[in-house]
Amino acid sequence: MEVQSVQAIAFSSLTTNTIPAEFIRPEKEQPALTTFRGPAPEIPTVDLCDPDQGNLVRLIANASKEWGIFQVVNHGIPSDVISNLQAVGKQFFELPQEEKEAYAKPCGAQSVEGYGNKLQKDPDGKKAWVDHLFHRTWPPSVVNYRFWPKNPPSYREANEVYANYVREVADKLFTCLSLGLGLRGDALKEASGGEEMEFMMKINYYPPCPQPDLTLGVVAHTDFSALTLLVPNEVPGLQVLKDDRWIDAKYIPNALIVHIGDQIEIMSNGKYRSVLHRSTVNKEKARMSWPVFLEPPAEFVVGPVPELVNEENPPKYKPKKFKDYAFCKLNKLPQ
Ligand SMILES: O=C(O)CCC(=O)C(=O)O
Ligand SMILES: [Fe+2]
Repeated sequence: MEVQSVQAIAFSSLTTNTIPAEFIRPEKEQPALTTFRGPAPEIPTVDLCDPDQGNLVRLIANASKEWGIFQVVNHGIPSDVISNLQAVGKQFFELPQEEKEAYAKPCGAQSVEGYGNKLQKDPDGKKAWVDHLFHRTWPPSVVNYRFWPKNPPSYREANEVYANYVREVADKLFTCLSLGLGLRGDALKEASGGEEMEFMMKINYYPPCPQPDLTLGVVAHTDFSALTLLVPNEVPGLQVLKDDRWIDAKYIPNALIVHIGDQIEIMSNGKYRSVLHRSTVNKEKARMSWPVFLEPPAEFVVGPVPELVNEENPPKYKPKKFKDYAFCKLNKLPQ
């Protein structure tokens, strides 16, 4: 299926040095007008090899309560595993358009998986400066290789190796997040679907943009996953809303960026907060990022963990199947 790509639009905008009007965000969203430039606190960084487990749990819990995001160093994923993942993703986006289109989201189907963007979907007619590729990477029963690029040939191996490491890091993070709420170590993983939890890989490709001050890559949102683990390339662009200010995430080579998603906010009955974030784009360089959304299976019911609910802490969220939550969010319906 033919995909109108932002990458192709970006290429033609090089001749005019301007972007099409649909990409110009309203002033209240434009990065040049809304990015906080004063001294700002930095997104917390945690060392996953901290020998003091209690300290690690506290740091992760505090970051998840106050920020909803943190960066992780010493996570155990070798740097060549990350650079391989990045190299094969970059090579895919550099293929000719027709080759990428072999992986386009099937027409009509409500498929998240595949190559595409949101150009047709935005109800306000505004467009975002980013293309993407989605495919599940775990568990094997939900993997559909039809959406995994065959070119470059090492794409599959690089992604499988990365997915295996993500499983280990995710387990550690879920344990720390559970302990940080005074729960059993496996509580939040089990409340997210346990071994059935699905890993949805997304590659964001933000082409160079002649007017980066006026547009956005991914517009402000919270992730509807349980947890998101993201690696960016070296081009900065991620911003988070903290105390009503949009602040830049610092690029730390090889760090993983962890977002608390909506499902953990719900399970924790609001103790951990899913974070509002967005991404800006760059004038000269393509920015890329590789978030993996850790999601409950579609039919799995997510609600506040019973141990966290009592008379003083009544439930703030209704239990809901993950697919119904996602449907309401995508269609902007009340939860
Ligand atoms: O590119 C980034 O850093 C953020 C991407 C993002 O938030 C998303 O795809 O959900
Ligand atoms: Fe996101």
